[in-house]
Amino acid sequence: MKILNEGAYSNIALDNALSSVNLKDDDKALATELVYGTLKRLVTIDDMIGRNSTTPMKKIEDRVLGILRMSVYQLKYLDRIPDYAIVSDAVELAREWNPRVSGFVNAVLRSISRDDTVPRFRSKLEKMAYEESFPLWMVMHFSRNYKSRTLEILEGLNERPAVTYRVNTLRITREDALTELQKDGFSAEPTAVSPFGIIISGGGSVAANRLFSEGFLTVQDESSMLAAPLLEPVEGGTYLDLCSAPGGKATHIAELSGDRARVLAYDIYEAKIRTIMENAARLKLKGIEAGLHDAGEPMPEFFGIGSVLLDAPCSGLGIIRKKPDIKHTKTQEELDGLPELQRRLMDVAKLYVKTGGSLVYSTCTLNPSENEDNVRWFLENNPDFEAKRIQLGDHPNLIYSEEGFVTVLPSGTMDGFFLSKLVRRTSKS
Ligand SMILES: C[S@@+](CC[C@H](N)C(=O)[O-])C[C@H]1O[C@@H](n2cnc3c(N)ncnc32)[C@H](O)[C@@H]1O
Repeated sequence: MKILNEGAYSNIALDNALSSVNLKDDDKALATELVYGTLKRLVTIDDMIGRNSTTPMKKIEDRVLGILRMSVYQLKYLDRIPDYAIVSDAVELAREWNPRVSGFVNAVLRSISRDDTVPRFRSKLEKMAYEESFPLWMVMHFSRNYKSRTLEILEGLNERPAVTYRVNTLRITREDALTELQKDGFSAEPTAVSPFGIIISGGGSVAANRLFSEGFLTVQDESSMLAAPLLEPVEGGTYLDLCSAPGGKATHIAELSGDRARVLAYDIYEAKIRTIMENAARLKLKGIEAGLHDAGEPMPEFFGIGSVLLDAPCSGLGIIRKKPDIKHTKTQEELDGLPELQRRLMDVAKLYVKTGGSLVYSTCTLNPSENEDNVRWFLENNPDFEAKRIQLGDHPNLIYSEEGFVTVLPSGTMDGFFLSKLVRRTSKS
């Protein structure tokens, strides 16, 4: 309820709720599955409730609706608990809340458990929205912009994300990290596109493993591991990461420079600065200077000083696998408002780039207005910058634009992501 009605972030609301009760690990895992699964399939679930309830959805009390939604998720998408037990638990929960609604909950859930009908669809996109459980406007957005790859995107965003770690190559090679993890009983394999990633698919808690606690590994999505190498960090260089919390890419820049570069890592939220410092400390990196700063405000003392990563605030449509609430909290209007902010940040970011230096612009969204259109606008208005072709090899998730920008489609180990590299020309180029 907090996530859908009060705009709380799913991961934070769930962590808070789970830490306030005493549950066994298995029960915590089930609670997590129920919350994320229900958020992921909510469009379809609500359609089913709407068709099987005599009370209009808008008139169902929030708490009762919450019980119905989670129960329908279990009835239609999980097979570990028999239907009668799901219905009886829901009725009991509803009765504890308000005895007068238990009959209603019973009737709706029994009707849904018997109901295998699907609604009539007026278009292919409506069918996709129902089957993949996305708001119709979002399916139309993907279809308009990514054409024949729409279904692949929707399916990718519904996948359970793999758990990936970046190897701190200052401390250990990927091969040695893999060998050690396998020795410790983990199922671990290398990521396909990034040369720094490891996928761990089983074997217990990595957080409790020496490799993690001693700073050999960082939790990071494989797509995010592709940004820092584009800056080609070197010893003695200066790099600004303007939107850097929690520091995933800033720490990568430091590692790639052999921790011999100056990495200025800023964010607009005070509390997040601490997270950057904690991550840098765990990885034993000394070159990171984290600070509070609004990327929209120029810092003249750093003009022309080095290279810049602008991992911009964005609509986040690429990370729906990890934050399914984005399906329900974002609106087309919100997407439309973001390019203005992102362009303002790009206009400031360019000021720090030295001749021959780079501006890497990235987002974790699938929206050309926040991605390619922004970068094309920037190039048109800044003839002293040129696009540098990004080459990450062939992989079905990667789409290269004519200019060499990269869109990563979501699936498996990769969030939906966008990467571009802009270089400030030298006078000869
Ligand atoms: C996509 S996240 C960055 C992730 C980070 N680069 C990493 O790899 O760990 C975007 C960040 O931008 C920050 N942010 C949003 N608006 C900002 C602004 N005007 N100035 C600086 N940071 C901002 C947010 O707090 C958020 O931490």
